[in-house]
Amino acid sequence: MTDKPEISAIELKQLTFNYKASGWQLHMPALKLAKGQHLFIRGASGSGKTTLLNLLSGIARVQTGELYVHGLPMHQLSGGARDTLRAQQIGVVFQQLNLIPYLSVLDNTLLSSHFAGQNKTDSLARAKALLNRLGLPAALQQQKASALSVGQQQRVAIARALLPKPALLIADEPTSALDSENRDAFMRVMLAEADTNGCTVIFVSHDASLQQYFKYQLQMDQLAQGVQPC
Ligand SMILES: Nc1ncnc2c1ncn2[C@@H]1O[C@H](COP(=O)(O)OP(=O)(O)OP(=O)(O)O)[C@@H](O)[C@H]1O
Repeated sequence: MTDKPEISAIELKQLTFNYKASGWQLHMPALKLAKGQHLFIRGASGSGKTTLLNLLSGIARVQTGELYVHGLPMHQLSGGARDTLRAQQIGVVFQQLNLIPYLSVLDNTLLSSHFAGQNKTDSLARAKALLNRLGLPAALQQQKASALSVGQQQRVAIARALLPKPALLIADEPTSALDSENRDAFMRVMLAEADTNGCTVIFVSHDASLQQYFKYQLQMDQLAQGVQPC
């Protein structure tokens, strides 16, 4: 009996995306990432990091080429199907943190497990514990998101992304407002949670000092040449 080949977490082929308004184009010939790998992507401002993450998370639609996330053809899915896939399997932290300002820290965190259709009692206990580990104790968990510093909001955003135990975590400059102590705690909690749950991580930043946390590292210009994480 032959084993079935393992499905990659991410596989893309000749991916392109063109902004009509500016004419800027992303072209990525190939990228293959195994399940559970943690990849750090570095690139200058304007090199296309956010555009790539928007494609990988299904927020933007692939224009030409192929993109598979856990074997699912993102390039063929409707916007609604990509939204469902994101809610159920992909945790995202973008530069605009998209917290709901009038909801508490805890309720903001719980939104992701609600949209993933998960059990509320389990999610509540896990959310409290995750927030604690990220340095947001019980008293802060009851505060409205609008009352938090940007660094505190970044930690809520990663707790929200991790809570449903996504298969894939996508993070765009998620530590930009953190001091070094909170940044280290953030990286440790994020990567430990990802390892526990077998979650693949794609983490984008200008900050070269964060590379030390990742076994796999690539620059945007290497990705544009088809260099593979290995
Ligand atoms: N909505 C848009 N319309 C037209 N051009 C855009 C749009 N968004 C981004 N671009 C262009 O696409 C290129 C890549 O942008 P992108 O935001 O992906 O870069 P980035 O590497 O994430 O930058 P930063 O590190 O500054 O966030 C830039 O040159 C930018 O001008």
